[in-house]
Order: sequence, then structure tokens, then C-alpha cells
Amino acid sequence: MMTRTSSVRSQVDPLSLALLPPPTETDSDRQARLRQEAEARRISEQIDEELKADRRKWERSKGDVKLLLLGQAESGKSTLQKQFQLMYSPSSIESERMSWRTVVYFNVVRSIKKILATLEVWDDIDDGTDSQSALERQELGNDEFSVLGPSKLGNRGLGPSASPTAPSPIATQPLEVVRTPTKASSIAELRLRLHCLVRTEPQLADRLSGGVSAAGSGNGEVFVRSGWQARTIQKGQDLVGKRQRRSLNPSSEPAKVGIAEQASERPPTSLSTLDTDPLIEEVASMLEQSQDDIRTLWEHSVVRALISKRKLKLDEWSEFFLNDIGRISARGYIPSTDDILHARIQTMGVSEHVFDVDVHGRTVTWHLYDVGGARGQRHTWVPYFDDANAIIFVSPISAFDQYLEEDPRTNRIDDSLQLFTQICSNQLLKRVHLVLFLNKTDILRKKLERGLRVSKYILSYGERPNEYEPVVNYFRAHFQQVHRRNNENRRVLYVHLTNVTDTSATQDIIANVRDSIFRGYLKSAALV
Ligand SMILES: Nc1nc2c(ncn2[C@@H]2O[C@H](COP(=O)(O)OP(=O)(O)OP(=O)(O)O)[C@@H](O)[C@H]2O)c(=O)[nH]1
Ligand SMILES: [Mg+2]
Repeated sequence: MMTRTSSVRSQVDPLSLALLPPPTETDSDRQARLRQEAEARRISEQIDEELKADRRKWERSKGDVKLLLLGQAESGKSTLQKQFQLMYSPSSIESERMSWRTVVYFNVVRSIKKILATLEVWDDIDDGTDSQSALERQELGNDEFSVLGPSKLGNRGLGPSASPTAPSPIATQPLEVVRTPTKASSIAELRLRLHCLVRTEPQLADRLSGGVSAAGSGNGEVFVRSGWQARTIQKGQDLVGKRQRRSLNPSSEPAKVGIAEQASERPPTSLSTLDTDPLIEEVASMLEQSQDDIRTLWEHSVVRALISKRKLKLDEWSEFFLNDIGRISARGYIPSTDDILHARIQTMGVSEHVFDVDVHGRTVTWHLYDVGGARGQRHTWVPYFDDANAIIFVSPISAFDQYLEEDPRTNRIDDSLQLFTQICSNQLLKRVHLVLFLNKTDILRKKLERGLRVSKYILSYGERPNEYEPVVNYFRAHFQQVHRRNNENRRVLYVHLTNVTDTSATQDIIANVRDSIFRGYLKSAALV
């Protein structure tokens, strides 16, 4: 059931009024009504499923290519999908460009909230009063503290891994104490001034999810279904048009992105107020006014120290946006393509994107299925297995020091290997063309350069050199081994090292993958 914040819900919305239960409703009436509503929902979902199955059968019969993007949460599937979109349907990226503003603002506000919450745990140690003694009392080097909370690592996949709370040589060094230079930049004051901005976070989340929450993530993340942009596309176009004073190419092909069954789940009127949406405009104006405070907080010596001691673990995209806060909080901000590629929002269920792909003079319709990778989302993948032609399995090999949001005991590389094992051994997928993206290689490089040791988290890595090539080879060998052990059909595994936020490199890889998928597809479809 959709819930909305009071700022969205019209005070006199006749439809809402009509749908309200009568004020005289008794407990038993209420029970009966809820039962009826649940039954109606069940029937409606069953019909939807049957329609989807019919549609997939029909599409298979007309020879379309079905490509599944699989992998754990945050592995980069949706980012890869955006690269396909940039390549095969650039006009659709244009038309939804402004709707990404909400996601970018949400990512920024959430990052600020996390920084402030972590500082609060440390009691605003340099609040401009007695920073040194407060800090010393806190003993920042104390390893019992972990921002992510206590957790223990599982002992699977790559062998025993170290606990995420295990003492780190970096963490035991005393934190350098730096007094705030001026009273104006004290954390307590920044917290106060940023309070209103931070308070918009749940409302932004509500805008994106339409009030729908999803199980499976475990950290209260915001999930969106495919088609969320559709609610704002027209308004977004208007805004881009107004701001850039350039019209979108009217002759360009209409975007084929998004799927009817999911886009239609929520009425387009519900949130289609982007250009006049008071919330988004208010957040934009708050950001503009607060940009100096945000920058001060982000560059604050204590925040820097917490980050370098890994007491504050921000998401990768936080850094990308906070480093560029001046541009993002400027009046008239329009998300760049790079911003869109870095913006983070979790996928819910399976979203379908349709492209016409030209390969050597032949046009074939491709259906790209981008799935939600969190554990609670994985059951939604199975209905798409039986007619898939190809899979790109995305594994973030930079995540050797990270644990699942939904299960903080499980190392993310371990989870990815287990998931890959399930995909390789699945009977429905035995004939599917298999491509593996070892992704986030740029982040892996940076982590290794910063001195993060793989063997601290993956004990089986042992004494091997803590350098990019050996690390990549080690992870690649494990994935290849999983594939070999589950490969009765002697199918080829195509492996690529990727950074899917790098457009030019990714587009070359996509072209390569497209050709190899297409060759296999032509053979199996006996079209050559
Ligand atoms: N630097 C860098 N960032 C990446 C890369 N791939 C993905 N990201 C970022 O990682 C975050 C998560 O990526 P998504 O594409 O949303 O992950 P997903 O696999 O779709 O996640 P779910 O929808 O939850 O299953 C985004 O902020 C991306 O910009 C990469 O290769 N390099
Ligand atoms: Mg996604």
C-alpha cells in the first residue's frame, strides 16, 4: 500500500476521500475489507504474472534477444544498463535527465546525514569547546568500535576471511587531533544549520520509492521499480528545455525504455509534480544556501580523520557527489551524464529495457533485464531464466573489504562467488551465453594504492603481492574455477575487467559482448 507524505497528498483529493473506509467501520468490517483487498491484490498479481509470461513467450517466438544482468546489490548492474541506454537509446537518457536530480539530492542528503550520525556517535568531538580532552576520552583508536556495527565473517568461498571488526594497523594509530579553526565551523553549529536539509531525507526517499518499501536489504535502503522516471519525464523535459534553452531533437526515436506493467503500477499523477514539486525545489534551494556548510563539514579535519581511520565508511558515490558539491548545489543544476552514472538507487524486482540493436546490418530487438541484487530480491529473477539468451554476471571485485548490507556476516566477494555458483549450476541456464564482468576495477586500484590489504579480509590470499594484477588474477581464477566445476556443456565464459562508470571503455566492451552474444544467438536460432 502506498503511503505519501503530507506535502504530496492533496488535502482535498476526492479520490483519497472516496477510498477512505467509512468512519463507522467496525473491527470486523475492517478485517473483512482487508481480506477482500488482499484477495483482489492476489488475483491482480496472478493476472499480471500470466500476462508477463505470455508476453515473454510471444517475444521469444519473434526472435528477440533476452539479456539478464545479474549480480549482488551494488555490483553495477543498473549502471551497466545506463551504458546500454546511452549507447542504444540516448534520447531516453535526455528525457529522464532531470528526474535524476532527485536521486542525486537524495544521495547527497543521505551522505550528510551519515556523516553527522557518525560524528554524533563520537559525541561531536571537536565541537569547538574542549575538543582535545573529548577526543582523548573517546579513544578514537579503540578497535571495538565499528561504524557498521559488530559482525563476524563467514568462512566460505575463498576460505577463512578476517572479521570486519578485526584490529587494523591503521585503526590502532591515535587519531590526529585538530581543533576547528573557527567557531563558525564547529561541528555542533554545522549540525544545527544542516538540520533542515537532513530532515528532508525521508521525504526524498518517499518521492523516489512512491512510498513502497521492500524487504531484503536490511538497512532501510530506498528501492525503485522500473519506470520511476516516467513519472517525471515530461516535466523533466520541460525543465531541461527551459534551463538549457535548447529543444530535444523532436525527430529522435521515442525511448523504448521502461516497461508498461511496472510503470503502470502507480498512477502517473501521483508524483508528477517535479517542475513545481515544492519538496525538490526546496531541497535545491536549501542545498544552494548550505553549500559552504556542506563543504566545511566534508573538508573538516575530524571527518577526514574518521574516514582515514575507517571509522566513517561512506558509500562510494558519496565522495563523488560531495567532492563536487559546489556544482551540484548551484542554482539551475542539471545532472551530467557522469552524475547519472554515479547516482545510486536500488533496483526493486526486475526492470525491462528494450533496445533495437543493429549488428552487421541486421536489427534485432534486445530486452535487457536489470534485476534487484539484494538477497530479498533474488527470487524475482527466476521467472526470467527459462527464455534468457545471455547473462552478464556483474561482480564488484573492489568489495573484498565489504560485507552485505542485508547480512553483515557475509563478505561481498564470498557472496558473489556463491551467487555465481548458483547461476553456473542452474539447469534452466545451462545453454545461456555467459559473460562475467569483474567490475569496479577503478575502486579496487584505489583501495590497493591506499594500502588496504586483501589478505586482511580474504585470509586465503595469504602472502601474495598486494597489487592490482595479482589480486585481479586471484579473483578471476576463483570465478573461472566455479565455472569449470559447473560446466557440463563446455560453454565458454567470457570475462571482462570493467569500470562501468567509464563510458568509452564500457561501450567498447558492450560492442564486443554484443557481437559474441549475437554470434551465439544466430547459431542457436539457426538463422545462419
Ligand atoms: N567507481 C565505480 N563506481 C561504480 C562502478 N559500477 C557501479 N558503480 C557505482 O556503484 C553504485 C551501485 O551501482 P548500481 O548499478 O546501482 O548497482 P546495482 O547492481 O544495480 O544494485 P541493485 O540495484 O541494488 O542490485 C552506483 O553509485 C554506481 O555509480 C564502477 O565500475 N566504478
Ligand atoms: Mg540496480
